[in-house]
Amino acid sequence: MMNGALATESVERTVLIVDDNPANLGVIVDHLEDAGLHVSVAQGGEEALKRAQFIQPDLILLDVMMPGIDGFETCRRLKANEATREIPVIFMTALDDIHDKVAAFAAGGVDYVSKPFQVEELLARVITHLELRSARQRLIESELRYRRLFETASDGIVLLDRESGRITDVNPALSEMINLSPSQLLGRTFGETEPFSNNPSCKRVLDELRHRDHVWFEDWILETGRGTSVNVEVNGSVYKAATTTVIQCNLRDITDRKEAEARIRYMALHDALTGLPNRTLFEDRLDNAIAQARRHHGQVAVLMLDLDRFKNINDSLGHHVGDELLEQVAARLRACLRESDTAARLGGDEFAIILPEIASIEDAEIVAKRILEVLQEPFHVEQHELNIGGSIGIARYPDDGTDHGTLLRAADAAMYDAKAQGRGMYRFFSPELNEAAQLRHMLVNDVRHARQRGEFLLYYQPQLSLASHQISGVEALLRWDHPKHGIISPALFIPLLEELGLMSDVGEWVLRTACRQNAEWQAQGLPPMRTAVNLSAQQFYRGNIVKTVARVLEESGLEPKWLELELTETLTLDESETTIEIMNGLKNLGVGLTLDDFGTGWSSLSYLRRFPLDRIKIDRSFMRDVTTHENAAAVVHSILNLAQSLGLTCIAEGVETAEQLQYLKQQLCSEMQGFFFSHPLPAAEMPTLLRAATLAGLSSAESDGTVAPPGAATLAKSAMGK
Ligand SMILES: Nc1nc2c(ncn2[C@@H]2O[C@H](COP(=O)(O)O[C@H]3[C@@H](O)[C@H](n4cnc5c(=O)[nH]c(N)nc54)O[C@@H]3COP(=O)(O)O)[C@@H](O)[C@H]2O)c(=O)[nH]1
Repeated sequence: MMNGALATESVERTVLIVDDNPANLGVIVDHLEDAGLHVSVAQGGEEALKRAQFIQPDLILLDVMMPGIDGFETCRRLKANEATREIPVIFMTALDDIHDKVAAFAAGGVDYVSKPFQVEELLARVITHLELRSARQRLIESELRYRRLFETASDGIVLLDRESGRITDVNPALSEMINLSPSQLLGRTFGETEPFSNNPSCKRVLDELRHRDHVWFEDWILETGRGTSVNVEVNGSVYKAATTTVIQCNLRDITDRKEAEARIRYMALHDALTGLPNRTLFEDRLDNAIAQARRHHGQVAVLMLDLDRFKNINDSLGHHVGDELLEQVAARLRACLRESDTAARLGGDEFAIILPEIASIEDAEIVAKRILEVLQEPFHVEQHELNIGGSIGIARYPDDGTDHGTLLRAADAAMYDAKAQGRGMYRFFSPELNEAAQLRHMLVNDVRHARQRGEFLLYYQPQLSLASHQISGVEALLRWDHPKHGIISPALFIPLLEELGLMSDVGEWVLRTACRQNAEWQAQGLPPMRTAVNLSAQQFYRGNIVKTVARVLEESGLEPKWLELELTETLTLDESETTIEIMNGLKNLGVGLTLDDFGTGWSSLSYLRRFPLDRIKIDRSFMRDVTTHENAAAVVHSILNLAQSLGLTCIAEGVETAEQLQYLKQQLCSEMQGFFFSHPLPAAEMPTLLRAATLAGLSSAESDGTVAPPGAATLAKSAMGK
């Protein structure tokens, strides 16, 4: 160092020498430059002030005795000026008076050297003060850097003196977080300052930091002073400062993260559409309810609800309507239940309900009835008035199961039983239903592969003209020849195919097979007649049914006039342009359109005028009572009148007795279909019947007064002369 090297600096340092004596200047300049310093000179106080302001030296060597303003005054003015205040000044003085030395410090000097001076001493002092200045500058920079970090940190930071527990500093983020200015916080303890005083965790942090260096808490909730609160993650640490031990608490606002976590948790446990608990949460709540009931020897009821007609609405009006409908159903369910009950959506249109505190079986019955009642009320979605309904299965803990899986399966089996009984019913589980449930489960698995395995076949049921007494057509009816269970009714498996989304595919197979069969019978020389094919809602609305029908007709070579499509009334509940467009497309192909199951629907009759129909089929439920109940007879009469006024023909299905037939003839109904003439028959049996059966058989049955139906087999046999 004495040899002129600055120990810590590689940057060139500038020293301003102020002396009116050029000889002095020369000597000092040489030595300082030899020491690697950059030197600038001024020969008087005024000049020194200007140069110092301009060049900003790192140190000033200032002579005391100068003409004009002396060194003391020069120093005072340097210190008075903001731009030069921090520059260290070393006085060079020939004076050896103690008063002058004191005056030098009083004027703001950091040191002095006495003339004549030792070069080594001068250099040592210069370099020491240059290094001190560097160190001070580094300190200031460091302080600024850390202050800036403190001031701009997004975490709130509060510093406390560990000894007194008093707040010594807070950053703006903390002030902002709790809406208090630093002056409202500094000097106070946590206990004296809301919101810290309201939070027991704050005291815990301080207590723990008495014997640990670091603590972390995630669950602070701080009031913001604006009527809201924030979730805070706290990192507390302790460090020793020069004279005190400091506690630093960094407070991170994790409200958004907590909300996101809560949202994710909510989404994992709730159905996104309806906001109801999902299966996971439902099962958890059911487990709890069971545990509770076990402790108190109580009972729990589980209700499984499936909506009637929902799939048709979804298929015909679109998913947005279906979704809105499900939301409204969920709202009605909530309104029916107590706070302690749980309604959940398990998927599709399947809802489940826990009644955790039932006193008796009647309680469950009351709730089931209430739910069915509220579901009977029409729903309004967009411009549609929708009538659905529900089927409910009820299972009870402990009678029907002691775990959630068994209870759900039992309620499910009971629900299918309710469905099988008709719409809008509830049923309790009984052990016999287990078998049915197992069968259903097996059917669901098997029906997926039934078409590929060639297990589907068509039966045909004749339709007769009541005027000509001739077979006017046949209805193609799907059957499933199950390898183990034999022929299975479509009423059992078509809903499964619809649930699995397979009905369009199977329906197309039905259409193709029926058209080919009809063309083949005609090719065999049998009298031409219509084949009626049922179209499901899925088939009607998914894919392009018009194109499919056109392709099938072309492939089979069947003239369109021999194909009749039966649309169920539940399918055509929608009067939308799409429905009418599809119907017109089908009509333009030249095929006939029949409205099936007429009278069982609920929508307005106005669509009858708008839809391009040829025929309506009176539902068999009316035929059953037509000769015994006046109301049923009145309905059939009205339907026939309505059809006539609209120029539509009518076919009555489900004709089982001669009386029913007689009534239809009196009422001038055009056609009939029913067991009275023939059950549905396999395709192979049809040619014989078609050749032989006419209404001659029927006429004989009527004229001899017998009410026993001759049946297709009898007719066929008599026609064949057997
Ligand atoms: N989308 C499709 N639906 C189809 C298809 N094949 C049948 N179905 C529908 O399944 C339901 C049950 O049909 P099924 O068991 O075949 O019953 C039909 C007849 O057997 C029955 N019927 C006929 N005459 C009588 C009678 O005198 N009494 C009596 N109790 N039942 C009788 O009616 C059913 C025909 O009904 P419909 O179609 O309404 O004319 C049924 O809804 C079928 O529509 C298919 O390929 N696709």
